[in-house]
Formats: sequence, structure tokens, C-alpha cells
Amino acid sequence: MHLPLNITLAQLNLTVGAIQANKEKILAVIAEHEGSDLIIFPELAITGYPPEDLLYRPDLYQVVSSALDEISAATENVAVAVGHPQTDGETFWNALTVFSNKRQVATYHKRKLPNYGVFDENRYFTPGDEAVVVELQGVRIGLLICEDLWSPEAARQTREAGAQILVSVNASPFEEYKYSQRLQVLSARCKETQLPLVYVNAVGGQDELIFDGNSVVLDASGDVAVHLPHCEEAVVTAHFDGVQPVKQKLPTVPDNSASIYQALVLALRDYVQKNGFPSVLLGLSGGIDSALTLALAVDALGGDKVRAVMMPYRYTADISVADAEAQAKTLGCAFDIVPIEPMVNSFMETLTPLFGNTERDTTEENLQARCRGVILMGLSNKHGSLLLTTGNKSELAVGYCTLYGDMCGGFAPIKDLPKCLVYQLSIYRNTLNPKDSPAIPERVITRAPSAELAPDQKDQDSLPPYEVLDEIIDGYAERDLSIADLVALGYSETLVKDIIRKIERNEYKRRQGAVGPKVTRRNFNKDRRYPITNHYVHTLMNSFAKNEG
Ligand SMILES: Nc1ncnc2c1ncn2[C@@H]1O[C@H](COP(=O)(O)OP(=O)(O)OC[C@H]2O[C@@H]([n+]3cccc(C(=O)O)c3)[C@H](O)[C@@H]2O)[C@@H](O)[C@H]1O
Ligand SMILES: Nc1ncnc2c1ncn2[C@@H]1O[C@H](COP(=O)(O)OP(=O)(O)OP(=O)(O)O)[C@@H](O)[C@H]1O
Ligand SMILES: NC(=O)CC[C@H](N)C(=O)O
Repeated sequence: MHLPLNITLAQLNLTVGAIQANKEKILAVIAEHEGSDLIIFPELAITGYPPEDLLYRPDLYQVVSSALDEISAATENVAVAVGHPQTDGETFWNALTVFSNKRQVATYHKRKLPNYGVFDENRYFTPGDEAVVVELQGVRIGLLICEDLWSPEAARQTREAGAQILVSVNASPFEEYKYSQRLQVLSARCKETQLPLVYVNAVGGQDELIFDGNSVVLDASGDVAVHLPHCEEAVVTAHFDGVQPVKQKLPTVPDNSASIYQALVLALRDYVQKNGFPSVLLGLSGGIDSALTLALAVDALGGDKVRAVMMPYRYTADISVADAEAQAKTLGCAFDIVPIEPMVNSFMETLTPLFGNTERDTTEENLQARCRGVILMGLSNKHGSLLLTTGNKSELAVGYCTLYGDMCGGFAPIKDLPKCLVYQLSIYRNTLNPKDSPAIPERVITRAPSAELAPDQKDQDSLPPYEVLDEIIDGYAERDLSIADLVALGYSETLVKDIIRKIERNEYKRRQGAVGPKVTRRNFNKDRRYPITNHYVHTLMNSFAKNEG
């Protein structure tokens, strides 16, 4: 006979390195949920995730230890499971401790350390080597940490050690379609072990990572009984009748566009707020990238914290100025028009004699982008406002952006969105406004994309259609397809080789670019760490030529 059990899932937004503030947040939840039997916090809750090389600092462990003492002292009426790094001076573990009755009941060490994609846990931690099960109200609870669940072994061993309910603490980052992928994995573990699972994820933006929450309780058949919201903090108590979770009303799961959009809003808001910026600004061109970035910024921070600057030059169409102004008005943010003609002319006067008898080329185009960068950085410095840079994944892939020009900025909200996804999210965002006041003017979505750096310039003068470009980038950079694979998909060899060369040649540019949130399965940051000085592209081209010959 088991007593009813109440388990509280604390899906909190914690801040990396803010050990005292994180502890205070944890203590506040404990004080509010003393009627619960067990409160569960996310993976490495004390330090936030991922603490990266902070884990090398010996002083970190002293601060963690005194925070844990305070948490332990608050557990007179409720048990608490809290994640933290731990060391004995030589070995370092990713740990989960259960406190109850003001004492440490058990500490579990993560057995499966993720070391792929954005993860680096082998750099810091040694894997644990045993299952840990604690008994609460006569129910045996097995402890797991995030990656432990992504293969069958650890959950199976925990069941063999006597667990009747699995509890997992997590810092599982968002990417497109991650929720359904995660649910399949979790559900498989429940079916294999025939045990229910309480899965508590972190929420919040942390540099390029977004933790999307979506904590769940699954029953022993792998069906969802409790589901916490996407990209919001939430503390929810799940009720267990014996070892069976009682089903609660489930929230609607946002579709692909909504889930990405909300994740980007969270990432932007947390980056700005956690880094202490009072406001943001951006260059608003009348094009779709800056328009979507503006909508995200206003949704994240409110119009009063956002400034848009239109900086026309002689190639800027009147409709670009009109659309930029209309959008800023609809979204209620500050808007300035600052023509760059005098600046460009002055630079050209100085540079022309130095250029000698050279032809006009992208140098002159880059100068326009750089004049805009100087204006925006001046405003950023003067007002302490963070400059948002507006490049998307397709442009950054092929280097279609100017260093120290439109790449100026401290955060890049859409850097991991291929251009086609920029369109998809813009169309989605417009469904949230009344038809007569779209968040993004319709013409911005329907007109042909242009950098407006030369007369009548269109992106497609230098690049293939974005549907094609995005497919090739996805195939080559995200799925590691070969030239032959891409040609077999129907793309011309010349085009495939040209895009691959551009991708490889522009690693240096991406490396200098601002940080921004991961959305795709493989971003150009932690997920794909390519050398800058790198001749593999020649190897690739040569070996393809040989295969063909
Ligand atoms: N491996 C390497 N390591 C370090 N630095 C390297 C490098 N290779 C070149 N560089 C340096 O980088 C410089 C070239 O880079 P950069 O100055 O950026 O200029 P670049 O890549 O030559 O030109 C920028 C391109 O982006 C297009 N654009 C610009 C602005 C906005 C948009 C848009 O639609 O959004 C498009 C523009 O039309 C042009 O085709 C060279 O002068 C060289 O010194
Ligand atoms: N006339 C302009 N006024 C203000 N900012 C501009 C202007 N032109 C370019 N920018 C800034 O530089 C970025 C690069 O934009 P550009 O127009 O060159 O091409 P894009 O990548 O198609 O971007 P967008 O779709 O926003 O126009 C813009 O997103 C914007 O932030
Ligand atoms: N922190 C972790 O162990 C995360 C790894 C895991 N595979 C995930 O993305 O959910």
C-alpha cells in the first residue's frame, strides 16, 4: 500500500554563475511548496547550465557547498532534489543530491556524459558508475540526469536497483522538432522499464542555447500525464496515486513556427536582461531580416525598449523607408531616419586617391554597410543599448554580409534561421496581429530580397534562389552530404561546388560574428567547429573530380 505522493516539478529560469541568486530562487520555491513530498529542480540548478570552464575554479565548489547547506537546512518539511557540480578535489561529477529532514539523503553522479553537438561534459566530468534509488513515503525513486535517458542502459540499471518511479533532472536545449524527438526518447524508456518518469527541464536563454522547459510526467506506458509550458517558467505539482501519475489537463503544444518564435523571444529577452542592457537597437532596412528581428525584439522587451534606425543611401528605395517607418509605428518603438550619403561621400573622398585606378567592386558596397555600422555602434555606446545584428543562417553560411558593417552587433537573434525559415516565421508572426496592422508589412514579405548596396541589386543576382541555397547548406553543413550526394539531389555540380567553397571560405567571418540562439540541428557555433585555416575543401573538390573521372 503506497500513500499518495506529490512531486513538484520546478521548471526554473536560472542564471549561469549566479549561485546566490539561483539558491534564493530555489529556497523561494521550497518555501511555497512545503506541502509537496519532493521538489525537483533542473540539472546543475545551482550553477545554471552549462557552467563551462567556471567548473575549473576551485572557489566555485566552496560557494556551491554553502548554497547546498542552506538548501539542506530548508528541507524540514519537504524533500528536495537539486543538481550541482561536485568534486572530491581530484574527480569532478555532475551530481544530483536529495535532501530531506535537513540532511543529505543521497547523491547521484550522472553516468552518461554528452560530448557531441553543443555538449562538452567529458571536458569537465567523470561519469558516475552506479544507480541511486531513494525511498520517500514508501516509494522507491530512481535518480537520473539528462543524457542518462538518451540510451536504455542507465534507466534499466536504475529499475534493476529497485526504482518504482524514475526522476530525471535536465538541461536539454531547444532545437527545431526537439520536443517530439525528446518525447519519443522518454516514452521509449518508460515502455522499456515499465516505470513512470518525472522529467524536469530547465528554461531560459543562455548565450547560444535556449532551454525550452516542456517538462513532463509520463506514465509507465509512456503517455503524457502532466506537461509544463514551452519556454516559460512554471512550478507544477504532479500527484501520484501509488506509483501512477494522475493525469492533468494538457496544454496545447505550439506548432513548429510558434515554438521557434517563442524560443527566440525567450533567448533574446534573457540575453538582454541577464547581461544588464536597458534597451536594444537595430538598423531597419525595409527588408525581411531586420523586420523579423524588430518584431522579436519588441515581443521580447516591449516597444519602449527598442529603437529602429533607417539609414537610407541613394540605392534605398522609397518603399523601404515607408515600410520601415510603418513597421516601427505599428510596433510602437522609437524610429529615426539617418541618411548615410554625407558619410559615404566623405570616406570616398579620402579613399579614392588611395584606391588608384581600380574598378568599382564590393569595396564600395561594404563602405555603405560600414557607415551604418558606425552610426549604430555610436548609438549603442552612447546609450548603453545593445545592437542587434540581423544576419540569417543562409547569408552567414556563404559570407553574404560585411565584417564590421552589418555584422556589427552583440547579439544575433536570427543567425541560425535559414532564409526560408525567416519567411516562415514572419508569416507566422503576422497571424498574431489584426490583418490591417501586420507586425511585418506585407510588402516586406512579398518583395524580392535585396541588400540595396548597388542600383537595382537583388540577392538572387549573386546567390541561387533561397530554397535551393538553404537545401544545399542543410545538406552540406548540417547533414555532411558529399558533393556527389548533392549533385544526385538534382543540383548542378558547378552550383554545389560554388556554395561549398563559399561556406568553407567564410568560416573566418562567422567566427567573428555575434552570438545568437541555436534553432537548427547543427548551428555554425558549438555544433560545427571547423578550422579557419583549412584546405579540406581542395581535398573534397579533387576527390570528387577523381570519382567522376
Ligand atoms: N581567411 C580569412 N581570415 C581573416 N580575414 C579574411 C579571410 N579571408 C578574407 N578576409 C578579410 O575579409 C575581408 C572581406 O570581408 P568583407 O569586408 O566582409 O567583404 P566581402 O566578403 O568581400 O564582401 C561582402 C559581401 O557581402 C554582401 N553583403 C554585404 C552586406 C549585406 C548583405 C546582405 O544582403 O545582407 C550582403 C556584399 O554585397 C558582398 O558581396 C577581406 O578584406 C579580407 O581582409
Ligand atoms: N537602409 C538601411 N537602413 C537601416 N539599416 C540598414 C539599411 N540597409 C541595411 N541595413 C542593416 O543592415 C542589415 C543587412 O541588410 P541588407 O539590406 O544589406 O540585406 P538583408 O540581409 O536582406 O537584410 P534585410 O532583409 O533586413 O534588408 C539589415 O538587416 C539592416 O540591419
Ligand atoms: N544536459 C544533457 O545531458 C543534455 C543531453 C541530451 N541528449 C539532450 O539534449 O536533452
